[in-house]
Amino acid sequence: MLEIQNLSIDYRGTLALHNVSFFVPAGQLVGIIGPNGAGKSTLVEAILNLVPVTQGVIRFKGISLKRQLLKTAYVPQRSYIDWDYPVTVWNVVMMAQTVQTGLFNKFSRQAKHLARTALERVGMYELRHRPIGELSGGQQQRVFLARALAKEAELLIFDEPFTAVDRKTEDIIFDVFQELRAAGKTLLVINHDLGDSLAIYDQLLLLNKRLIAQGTRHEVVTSDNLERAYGRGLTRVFA
Ligand SMILES: Nc1ncnc2c1ncn2[C@@H]1O[C@H](COP(=O)(O)OP(=O)(O)OP(=O)(O)O)[C@@H](O)[C@H]1O
Repeated sequence: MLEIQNLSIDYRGTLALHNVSFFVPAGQLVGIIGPNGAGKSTLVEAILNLVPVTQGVIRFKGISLKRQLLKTAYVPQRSYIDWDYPVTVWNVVMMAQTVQTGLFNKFSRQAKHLARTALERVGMYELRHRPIGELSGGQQQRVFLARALAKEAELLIFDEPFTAVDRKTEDIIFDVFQELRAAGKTLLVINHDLGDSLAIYDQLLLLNKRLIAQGTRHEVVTSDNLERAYGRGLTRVFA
């Protein structure tokens, strides 16, 4: 399980997160919601050790997560990825394995097997020789999902995986999330949309610098909480 205690992140004077604490048991699919600038990306970047933690503790299964980052996989927002980078679908997925096998080692049979299985799972094995820049947005998202699967991580983090993808991709991502959850993995998903898409999560974290609420959709998406996070205006629509 993932345990965050009193986490604060200060970007040289800009307070991005203040004293955030929560606990996520294994086998849960958790949605992270909150307005622009609420600190959602900062939270996942801190968990992945991509930004320095000003204060606080991040533990996974009782041990500092920093010491076991190989157990994590991250699928960033599509807009953060350089799609012009000349790399094939196959190599994107195999890159996840280089950390384990060492860059100059021949890829092991096991690593290739994992990459193939993952690409087949998301329906992208046939297109493995394609440069990623030639794929549709949904196909690109599925390749990065395969990359996370091939890593066999225990904690998987996704930044807006459902944004601007086709229906087929949406269904595949949803099904894979359910499988990972059933396999006891922990999944954190940044979700921009406040509508029906929230129904898939076991629990939600509502952020605005602080943790405003944590719990089921019913417990979190209340007019009171939304007003605290977003200000007036949204509450009539969603709560
Ligand atoms: N590298 C950085 N340097 C300085 N300030 C930053 C940096 N990254 C984020 N911030 C600031 O930290 C705060 C939280 O930003 P963050 O991107 O984590 O929010 P977010 O909830 O992910 O927003 P969005 O929904 O717009 O992606 C904002 O005030 C932002 O301007």
